[in-house]
Amino acid sequence: MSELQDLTTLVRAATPLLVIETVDEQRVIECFRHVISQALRPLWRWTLTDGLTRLDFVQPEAEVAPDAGATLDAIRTASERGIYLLFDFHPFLRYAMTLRQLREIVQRQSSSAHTVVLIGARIELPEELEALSMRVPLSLPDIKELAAILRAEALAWQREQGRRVEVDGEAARTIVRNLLGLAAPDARRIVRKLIYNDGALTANDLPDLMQAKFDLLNRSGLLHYEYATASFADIAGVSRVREWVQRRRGVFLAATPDPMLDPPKGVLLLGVQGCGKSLAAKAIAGGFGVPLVRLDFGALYNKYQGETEKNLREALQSTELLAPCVLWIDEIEKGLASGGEDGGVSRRVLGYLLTWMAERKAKVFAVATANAVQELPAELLRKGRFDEIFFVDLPQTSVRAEIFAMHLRRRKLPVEQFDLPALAAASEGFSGAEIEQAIVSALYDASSGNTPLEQATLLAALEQTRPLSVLMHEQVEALRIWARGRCVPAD
Ligand SMILES: Nc1ncnc2c1ncn2[C@@H]1O[C@H](COP(=O)(O)OP(=O)(O)OP(=O)(O)O)[C@@H](O)[C@H]1O
Repeated sequence: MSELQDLTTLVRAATPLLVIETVDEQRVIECFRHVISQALRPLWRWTLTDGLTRLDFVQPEAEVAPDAGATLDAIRTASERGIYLLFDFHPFLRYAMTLRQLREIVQRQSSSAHTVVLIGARIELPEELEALSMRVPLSLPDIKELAAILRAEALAWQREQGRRVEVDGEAARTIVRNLLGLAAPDARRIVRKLIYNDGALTANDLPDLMQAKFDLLNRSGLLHYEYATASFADIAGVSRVREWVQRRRGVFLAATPDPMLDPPKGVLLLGVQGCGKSLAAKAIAGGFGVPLVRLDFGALYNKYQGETEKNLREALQSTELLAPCVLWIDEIEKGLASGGEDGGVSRRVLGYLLTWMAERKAKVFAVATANAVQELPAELLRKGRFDEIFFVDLPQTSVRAEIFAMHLRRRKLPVEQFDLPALAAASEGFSGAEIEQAIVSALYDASSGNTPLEQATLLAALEQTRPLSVLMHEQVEALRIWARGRCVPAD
C-alpha cells in the first residue's frame, strides 16, 4: 500500500510533525504498527484518558499522566527517537505554553528527532505550527474492506438476534458502493443502523444510507440534499431540457464509459424569474434518477469569512463522494460577481469552479441557474464550459394552460370545470410562479366568500396582478434579446 510506504519514508526521514485528519483511530494505529516493523522505533500513544502508553510492547501502567504539558516534557527529554501518536491533542495547542513546548520538540531544540503525529477528525493548527507540519491523508476503506464491514455487521446481528439478516444481493452491493468515501467507523455505524431498522438490507435502505452519508460529509454546512426530488412531470414547458436529459441518462449512469461519447458534465439554466429554473434543476436530478445536492453559494461567502475557497473545495469534494448526483448551484451570478471588491476571492472561486468542472471524474452533473446574465463572468459562458446553456423564457399560451392545469390538479380542484384556454389568454406575460400565486390568491378570495373556486374569481385575480414582465419590462426584454441565438430555448 503506497500510503504505508509514504508514512514509513516520512518517519525514516525524521519528519517532526505529521497531522492526520480521521475518525478511524484504529486504522492509524494499524498503519503505524506496520511502519515500525520497517523503521524500528518505539511507538507511543497519548489519549486524554490513558496518558502516554507504549504500543509496541505490553505495558499495563501508563507511564505519564494525561496532562498535556507533562506529556510534551516526557517526549522532549526521551533519549530514544520515538513515534508519538497524540489523539485529540490539538485543543491543548491554544495554550501558549503547550504550543511553545510542541514547537521546541518539532524544531528539535534539545530533543531527539522524534516524529509527533496529531490525530483528530478535524485539526486546525495555529499558523506557526502549521508551517512546520505535514498533513498526511489517510486512505479510506475500499470496496473489499467495506464489504467485509457489511458481512461482519450482518454476522454480529445474527449472533445477537439468532436469525439471519435478510440480504438482497444487488442492494447490498449498491450499499457497499455508496459507503465509499467514508471512514470505517462511520461505515460500520451506518450499516449497523440499516440492519437494526428492520433486520434486512434492501433497496429500501438506500435513502437512509444516502442521507446519513450526506450528514457526515456536509461538514461545511453549505450543501443541502434531496434524495427523491421533482420530476419532469411536475414542470410544464421545458421539453427540450427533458429530451436532452433522457438522451444522456444512459451515458451518465453507465458503469463503463462509452469511449465515443463524452459523459454529460452540466448545463446552465438562464431565465426570467419565476419561470421554473429551480424546478427544472430538481427535475434534471429526477430525470437522471439521482439525488440532488444544492450548493448554497450565498452562504459560502457569508458564513465563513476568509475561508471561502477552502469551503468550496471541501463542498465539491463531498459532492463527488455522493456521486452519482446532480449538483445544483443556485443563482450562480451572486457567488461570482463582485466587481473585484472582495480582494479577488470571487475570481479565485470562479477559477476553482471552472477547473473542477473541467477535471472532475466523478459522476456529478452540474446545474447552474441564473437570472442576470450581465453579472455572469464571460469565462463561464464560453463554449465548452457547460454542455448547453438553456434559456427558460416566459411560458407560451399552451404552456400557461398546462401550468394552470398542473396547479389546479395539485390542489385537488376539478380542472375540467375551468376554461384553460381563456385562463391562458388572460395570463399573457405571466411567469409560472405568478400563475401559481394568482391561483393561491383566488382561493383565498373564494374561501372568504365561502364559495368554491370559479373561473371568474381566477380571472379577477389575474386582472389584479401586474406581472414582472410588465413591471420590469426593460430588464426582461434585454435578457430575452441576449438569449436569442446564444442559448437553446428550454421548450
Ligand atoms: N413551468 C412551470 N411549470 C410548473 N410550475 C411552475 C413553472 N414555473 C414556475 N412554476 C411554479 O412557480 C414556483 C417557483 O418557480 P421556480 O422557483 O422554479 O422559478 P425560478 O425560475 O427558479 O425563479 P427564481 O429565479 O425567482 O428563483 C415553482 O415551485 C412552481 O410551483
